[in-house]
Amino acid sequence: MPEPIIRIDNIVKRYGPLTVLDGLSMEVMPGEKLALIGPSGSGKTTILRILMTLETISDGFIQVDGEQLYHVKKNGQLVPADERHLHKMREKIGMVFQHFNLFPHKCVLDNVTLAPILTKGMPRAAAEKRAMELLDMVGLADKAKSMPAQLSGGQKQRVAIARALALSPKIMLFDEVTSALDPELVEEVLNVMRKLAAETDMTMLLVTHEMGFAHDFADRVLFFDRGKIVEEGKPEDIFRHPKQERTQTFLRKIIAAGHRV
Ligand SMILES: Nc1ncnc2c1ncn2[C@@H]1O[C@H](COP(=O)(O)OP(=O)(O)OP(=O)(O)O)[C@@H](O)[C@H]1O
Repeated sequence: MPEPIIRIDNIVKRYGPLTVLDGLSMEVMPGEKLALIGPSGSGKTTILRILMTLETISDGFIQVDGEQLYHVKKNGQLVPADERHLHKMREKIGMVFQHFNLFPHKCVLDNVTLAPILTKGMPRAAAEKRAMELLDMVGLADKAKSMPAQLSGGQKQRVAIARALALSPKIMLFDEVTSALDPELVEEVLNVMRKLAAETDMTMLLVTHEMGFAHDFADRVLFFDRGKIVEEGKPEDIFRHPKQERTQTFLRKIIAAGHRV
């Protein structure tokens, strides 16, 4: 039996007096495709940001790929990790955000090569070769010399996916990556994610309000409410036969709003 690639153990996240995650535990197996769904403010994005070390935790432990994320062992004791450790751990994880966050003054190719060259010291020629493969994979090889402002939202998001893949992460995090897109551009981004899910063995965690996509994409769906996992299971179970009342109410509202689940 393989070990989980992510093990979240009783974590707490507070912002001042507000407790956003309250003793949350979950495990993710290598290669698993996970969808995190639930009402606004339930803590889904916070989990991804914590895994990406963009936020710290107030309490608890997180293990990624066999190592503690926020702690290191010193004299047999777990102590807070230093920046070097966090940096090393961060390279295992890629993240794609709702608002692309491309570097506006760099062309598409430079957006994708920047991190491998700067943080991994990869030679430019090798970084560009890899970047062109990734741009080809997301269907944008012909846009390598374009500037972000010349691209549609869907194209920008596909560049952001290629950029996140450039450091060859084991884990990819997708935070509502289609929420800022015009409806007609959503599908081109979802198609890239379908392809990634089908053709790679990467572990993928997806926060989404696209229930139809979550249904098709995920091996397992976690329903969050108020900083806790209320229900989890296979997509067909969660979406067709939700057991918990809060899940049922949430899905009813989504269907009433005209979304496919
Ligand atoms: N930097 C911050 N400072 C204070 N509160 C924050 C901060 N970031 C998030 N929060 C609060 O934490 C809670 C959880 O936010 P989070 O973004 O994780 O929810 P979510 O489930 O992803 O919601 P959505 O679906 O709307 O993105 C919210 O109440 C939010 O207002």
